[in-house]
Amino acid sequence: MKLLNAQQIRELESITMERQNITSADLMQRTASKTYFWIKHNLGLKYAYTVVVGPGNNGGDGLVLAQFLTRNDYDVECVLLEVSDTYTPEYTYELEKLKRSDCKIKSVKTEADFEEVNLTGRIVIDAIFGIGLSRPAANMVASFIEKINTSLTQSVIAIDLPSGLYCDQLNSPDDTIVLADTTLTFHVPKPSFFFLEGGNSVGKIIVLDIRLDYAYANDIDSKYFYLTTELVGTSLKKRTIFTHKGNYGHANLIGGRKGMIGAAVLMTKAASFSGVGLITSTVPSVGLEILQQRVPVAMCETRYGEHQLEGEIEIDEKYTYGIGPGMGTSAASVQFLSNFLDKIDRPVVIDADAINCIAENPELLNKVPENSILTPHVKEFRGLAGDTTDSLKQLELLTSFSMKHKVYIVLKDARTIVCTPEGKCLFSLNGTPGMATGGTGDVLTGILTGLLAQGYTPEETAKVGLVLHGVAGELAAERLTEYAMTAETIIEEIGNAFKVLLNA
Ligand SMILES: NC(=O)C1=CN([C@@H]2O[C@H](COP(=O)(O)OP(=O)(O)OC[C@H]3O[C@@H](n4cnc5c(N)ncnc54)[C@H](O)[C@@H]3O)[C@@H](O)[C@H]2O)[C@@H](O)CC1
Ligand SMILES: Nc1ncnc2c1ncn2[C@@H]1O[C@H](COP(=O)(O)OP(=O)(O)O)[C@@H](O)[C@H]1O
Ligand SMILES: [K+]
Repeated sequence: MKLLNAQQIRELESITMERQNITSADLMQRTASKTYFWIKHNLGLKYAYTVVVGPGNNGGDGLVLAQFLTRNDYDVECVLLEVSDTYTPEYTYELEKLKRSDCKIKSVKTEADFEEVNLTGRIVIDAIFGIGLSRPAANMVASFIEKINTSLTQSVIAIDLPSGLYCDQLNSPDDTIVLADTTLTFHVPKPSFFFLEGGNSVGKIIVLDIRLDYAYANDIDSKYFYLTTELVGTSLKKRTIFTHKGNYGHANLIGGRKGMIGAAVLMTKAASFSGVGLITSTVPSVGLEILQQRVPVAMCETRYGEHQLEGEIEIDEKYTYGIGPGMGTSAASVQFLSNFLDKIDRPVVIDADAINCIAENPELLNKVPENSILTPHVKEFRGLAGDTTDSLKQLELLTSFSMKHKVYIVLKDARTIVCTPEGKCLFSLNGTPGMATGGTGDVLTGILTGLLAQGYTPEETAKVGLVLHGVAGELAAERLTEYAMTAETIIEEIGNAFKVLLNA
């Protein structure tokens, strides 16, 4: 699915109205009805609701939603933030309809009116601004947003996007933005959800399909794509009855050093859950017993060094390689990596210390085979490509770096982004802050190498691997909480993550 900016969303809406022969008011009804049914199924009548309405069509959505809630016997009141003298015809029409219903309506013109509004214990529906935010929220609206953020509400649900958050520009740190627990967004996540600047405000994101014109949406010229579990699920390869382990590839995971054998264990174990036919773990000999005991399905190659990997690796055609976690950045490690890169002529997965070695010895970058997959976290990417001042500039650098070096970069972060050698960026929302612990990146390396070995193209590998890893993380958090989950429990959930993709 393409990721769209505000202007593209407006174009898509107007094409939809034209092709489906509906009005803007009809589309608003559809939007509010989708929102209402989500609330009905997920929250229901046991809560009291306050719909806070702004001056544009996002406010219009709120007015129609308040009518749905009122008609269906919800305890609901509507707060009108009067920040404009002019309103769209849809807004005026829907307000008149709401006034004729039983919904309590409170009008807020100045901060003196705030006293009339008590948000304690209520579910606040934020319909103040949507994609039409044109400047930072200020004055009375900013104060009301502060009131929402500091009240003891039951929860805060943002309609389309949290008010104060831009759709496709970066917010400043001092902008006032609604801090939502849930964002019900229409058609597709907004670009700003993926950026650090403001992106913490969205809470859990739910994408509601409002049947905008699919064909037009697919044709919009955008190099930014959103990866859904449905989409990635269709890329999974089927296994054929008369096949054997030799048909599913042989992953060779290279890494680990004394005191860091855990990294090798994690990537090897993760690979063993990826469907790959055979696995070899290449570790210094100090890791032999640990590996054999912890991952008995993997073979172990220990010819290259005792405490750290060193010397010249022998490359075998049968292997698909992943290299880096825990291998260290000593002179011997750099030489080992350099020898490896000299000999290898097909795509490999490169992570962690292998990236750090390249960052410290940039000439190694020229040896990286085309279409390889590099998986730096943000700090490693900075070492590799340089620093930037904000998320948009980082995205530009990511694109130019991937294109220049003809590699796939999986830029690991709270919102991981994959950039292809053609400059296409793939965004995913899967994952959880519970994954912000040691070793979770090693798990991704194992998954990616296992997939690449099975014959997935590098692009399919990056897409499937990224979403599988994120969903496995979400499932581990569901089972154990974001606090108690670990890299190992993510591995345990890879099977269930496959089920999610297969059933999506
Ligand atoms: N027919 C449609 O156009 C549809 C619109 N939809 C909803 O409408 C939203 C977009 O509607 P709009 O384009 O009216 O945009 P908004 O509802 O975001 O509001 C724009 C209005 O707010 C004012 N404004 C912007 N920033 C301000 C600020 N900082 N302080 C005070 N006033 C400010 C603008 O001057 C304009 O009047 C979407 O996010 C979505 O929720 C959906 O219902 C789908 C259908
Ligand atoms: N806040 C977060 N939300 C979602 N995913 C996260 C978050 N923080 C980290 N992750 C994910 O966890 C992994 C961490 O990888 P990395 O930093 O390489 O860890 P390590 O080197 O310890 O294995 C990445 O896949 C990253 O996207
Ligand atoms: K909103």
